[in-house]
Amino acid sequence: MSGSRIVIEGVNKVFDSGGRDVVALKDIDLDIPGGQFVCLLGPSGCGKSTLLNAVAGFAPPSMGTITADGALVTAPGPERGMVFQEYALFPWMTVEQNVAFGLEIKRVPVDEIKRRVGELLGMLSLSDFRQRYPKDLSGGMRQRVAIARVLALDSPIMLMDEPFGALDALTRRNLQDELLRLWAELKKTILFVTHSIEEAIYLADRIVVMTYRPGTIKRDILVDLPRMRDPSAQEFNELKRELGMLVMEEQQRHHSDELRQAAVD
Ligand SMILES: Nc1ncnc2c1ncn2[C@@H]1O[C@H](COP(=O)(O)OP(=O)(O)OP(=O)(O)O)[C@@H](O)[C@H]1O
Repeated sequence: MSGSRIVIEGVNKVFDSGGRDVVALKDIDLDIPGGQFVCLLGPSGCGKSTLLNAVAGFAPPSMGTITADGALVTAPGPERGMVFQEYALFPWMTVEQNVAFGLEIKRVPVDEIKRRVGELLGMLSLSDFRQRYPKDLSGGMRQRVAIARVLALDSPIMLMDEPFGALDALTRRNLQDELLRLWAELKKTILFVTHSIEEAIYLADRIVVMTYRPGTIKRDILVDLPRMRDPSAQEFNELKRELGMLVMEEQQRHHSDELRQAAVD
């Protein structure tokens, strides 16, 4: 199934942090067409995960609405698959069983499950590892399994929360390339959280830079560079500099806020 449109309107999220209100998201409006690859970029604490979790339906906004292809998001649903940074695999299941799990829950016929799991394992170069358990896989392999598991459900939306953050640089690049290949083929809508500027430019059609407390949209940039992108190219580096400045401003606000808070405590 190809990508759904996501519409976020007037979204606010306020947390109660020890009797103090923390405005994690304020007045977020975002219209993401079906099939677009969007990166949410910003330093720690600017509300990226809060926004992603709201779209996933894990933590509804305090105000505002989110729709996926016109349907109001009120809870998690199979049309919005999530890939986390920590590899959320079932440790007692093999690779094959982990990928098949969602299909079994949906009561897909056994032959069909076999066919789809086989195809996905092939697509993600996991065929030789099908009988292994997560503990016997590298971090990169586990993340491939997590991606295969979401793809198995054929969700039109993939939500990814720093999925490659814990990987070494080479594995990270391999998985980024793999994800771009799958996205080009399957045309899912992807909402991808990262605090890596280079990762955002390498992957996204569109980069949404967020501000730190309250989390608002600071800049919404279309990345008009042909793929596969070359991080050493001039345009890539110009954009990297521009984004670096935007993110740095927010990082400094985060830092000052931490110092202020430490003085109060
Ligand atoms: N359950 C919660 N209770 C109180 N405050 C929270 C809660 N969850 C998040 N926050 C606060 O909301 C703000 C946004 O947090 P969020 O985790 O969304 O940021 P982030 O940009 O994803 O950061 P990171 O990259 O560190 O995950 C932060 O200031 C955080 O302290």
